[in-house]
Amino acid sequence: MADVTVGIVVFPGSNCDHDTEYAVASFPGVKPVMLWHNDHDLKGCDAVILPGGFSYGDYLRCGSIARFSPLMREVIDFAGKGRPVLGICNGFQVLVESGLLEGALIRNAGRKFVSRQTTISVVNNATIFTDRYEKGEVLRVPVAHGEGNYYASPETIESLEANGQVAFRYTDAEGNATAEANFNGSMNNIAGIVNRQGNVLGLMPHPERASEKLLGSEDGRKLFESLFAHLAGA
Ligand SMILES: NC(=O)CC[C@H](N)C(=O)O
Repeated sequence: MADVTVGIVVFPGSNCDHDTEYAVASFPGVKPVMLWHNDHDLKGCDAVILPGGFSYGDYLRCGSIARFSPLMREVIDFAGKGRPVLGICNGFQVLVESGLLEGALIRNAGRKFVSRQTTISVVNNATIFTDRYEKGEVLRVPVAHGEGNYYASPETIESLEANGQVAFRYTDAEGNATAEANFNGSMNNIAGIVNRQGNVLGLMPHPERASEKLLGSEDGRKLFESLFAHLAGA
C-alpha cells in the first residue's frame, strides 16, 4: 500500500485521540499525524479523523464548542472538496454540530452514560468507509457515550434511508434492528451515517477500540481498511 497520512484532530478534552493514533498506526504504510484544534493547517493529510472524547467538557452540548475551533474551518473546507472525514463518537457529534452531517445527537434515552459492547450491522457497504464489509455484516463494537441518541426530522430520516446514507444500525446478533438493541433510543436504530456525497462518515461506536483481538473484537478494522485502501488507490 502506498504511504498515506491521516490527520487526527486533538481538541481540549479529546480522550480517544491516542487510541485512534494507535489503531491507525497498526496499518502498514499509514501514518497518523496529530493535528491541534487551534492550528489552521491540515498538514497535507489524505484524510481527517475527529476522535472521541469530551471536547470542551461537553459544555452546552457535546461537540457544540469544538465546532468553532479554528481547525474546523479547514476540516469543513476539506470535506467540501470531497476529501474523507471520519468522526467517531464525539467526532460524530462535532460533525453534526458543524453541519457536515444531518440531524442531531441528543441525550441517551434513559439519561445515562452508557459504556458497553454493542452489535451493529453494516447497512450500506458501498461507501469508501465500508466497502470491505459485507452488506448486513454484524459487528461487535463498543460504545461509551451520554449523547448518542440520533435524532432528525421524519423527512430527513426518510431521505437518509432513501439515499443509502445510513451506514450502520444497532441490531441484535442476527442483524435485526430490535428495540432492545437500540440502547440509546436512536431513530431507526441509526448508529452511523454518511453525507450525501459519501465522503463524511460519523458513527457513535468506536471502531478503534475494536481493532485487535486483545481488545475483544477486531470488527472495526475493516472500516479503517476500507478507507486506507481507498486513499492508497488500491
Ligand atoms: N466517547 C465519546 O466520544 C463520548 C462523547 C461524549 N462525551 C458523550 O458522552 O456523548
